[in-house]
Amino acid sequence: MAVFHFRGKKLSGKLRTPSDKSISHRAVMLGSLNRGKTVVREFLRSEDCLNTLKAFVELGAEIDDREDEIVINGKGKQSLKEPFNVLDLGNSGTSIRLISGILSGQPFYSVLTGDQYLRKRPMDRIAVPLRTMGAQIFGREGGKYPPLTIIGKRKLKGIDYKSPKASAQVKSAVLLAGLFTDEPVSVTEPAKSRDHTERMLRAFGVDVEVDGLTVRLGKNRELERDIEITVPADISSAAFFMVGAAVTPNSEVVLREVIINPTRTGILKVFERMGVDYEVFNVKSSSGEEIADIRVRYSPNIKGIEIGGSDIPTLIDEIPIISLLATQAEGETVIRDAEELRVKESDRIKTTVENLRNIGGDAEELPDGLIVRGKTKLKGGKVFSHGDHRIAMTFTVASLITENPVEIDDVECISTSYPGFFDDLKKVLNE
Ligand SMILES: O=C(O)C1=C[C@@H](OP(=O)(O)O)[C@@H](O)[C@H](O)C1
Ligand SMILES: C=C(OP(=O)(O)O)C(=O)O
Repeated sequence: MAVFHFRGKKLSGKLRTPSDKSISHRAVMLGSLNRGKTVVREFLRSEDCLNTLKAFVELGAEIDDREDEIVINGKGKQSLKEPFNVLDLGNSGTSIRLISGILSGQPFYSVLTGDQYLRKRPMDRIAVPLRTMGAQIFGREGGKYPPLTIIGKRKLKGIDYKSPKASAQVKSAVLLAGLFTDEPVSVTEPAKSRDHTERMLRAFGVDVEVDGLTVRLGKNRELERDIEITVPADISSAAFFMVGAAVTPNSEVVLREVIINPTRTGILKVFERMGVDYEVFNVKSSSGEEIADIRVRYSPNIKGIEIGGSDIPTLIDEIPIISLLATQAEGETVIRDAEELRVKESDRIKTTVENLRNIGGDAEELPDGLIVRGKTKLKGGKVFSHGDHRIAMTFTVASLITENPVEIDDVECISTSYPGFFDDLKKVLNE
């Protein structure tokens, strides 16, 4: 258990929050399929990404971890070997789902598992299209839950997959499996999810066409480049300090080198509409992604808004911290079309609402989202993170404005995505 109470302090200063989790995973995965040298700088050393790294070492990729950079001497997409052991992906949905796509194209047997939370997350969303492409995938409860067993094939079948969900993990699993066939492969989603896989595949030389909500693999499906990737700061991690500054009197923070890919910046649109005082500057391009510095100042006069539709995938991981922001907005904030939150590390609709109420917030569950009514003076109290890093960070930030301390049962889960969270908090927490 951890107890926090930062009321009376402000957030000020500059931070380079940790590197992007989605891009770090993909850099190791694609680097391991590459025929060429991949150098990854600013790799995120969080538990999730280290689990991806370990899995590819287990799969025989030649990975030299030099602390300041990771060098992968890739031998091509057919060079992976049957793993001697079960691949344990810990807490990481991105790892297990994207790796399943890659293993579908490997002619060997592998078993993938994870922690108690990952083993409850649905895998049929990827197993269904990957089986259509020719992979054999087994799992608990009729093939739905990990541990998963995958027996892949060197040559898969093509697919034109109409994904029922706007999920980058589903889209990426199919595209990665699509590297192991010459037949047509496309994925169409109901709304655009993060597009890091498409961008990075292109950077490695693969032909990828994007036509509205459809992504199609073209003729060349070989990764054959010597490449250097510098991973930008993760907006999903920066978001905790952005909102922390917006709700705490006298605060002003600058988050540096944050990814501003439009499939990730829904939170900035929310800031705009709520009236948060923020600014995006120093826009640059880095390894095929745009990055920028983001300044956020204390914003006492924000208002509630409705959030839904195609904006949801662009801010999906930020909904717990946006809900905290909404407690300080005048009027109602209604979040809809976010039923995906129910199958994240925790049921984030339930755990966000339950914990907001525990600290004195006015929040209500909807089947596909939540309603938060503001503006409330938060009291503080007991919070249960349910092993969910984003819930633990959201309610640590809440303690900047609660009257009494916030007690959180488990904050160790934060190392899933942000191992240096408390050190960074110390850096910008000032009198
Ligand atoms: O592809 C990715 O890197 C991710 C996609 C999202 O999940 P879904 O694809 O399940 O929506 C997101 O919530 C997760 O944190 C990372
Ligand atoms: C949902 C998340 O990650 P994953 O699906 O990779 O576990 C997250 O980081 O909030």
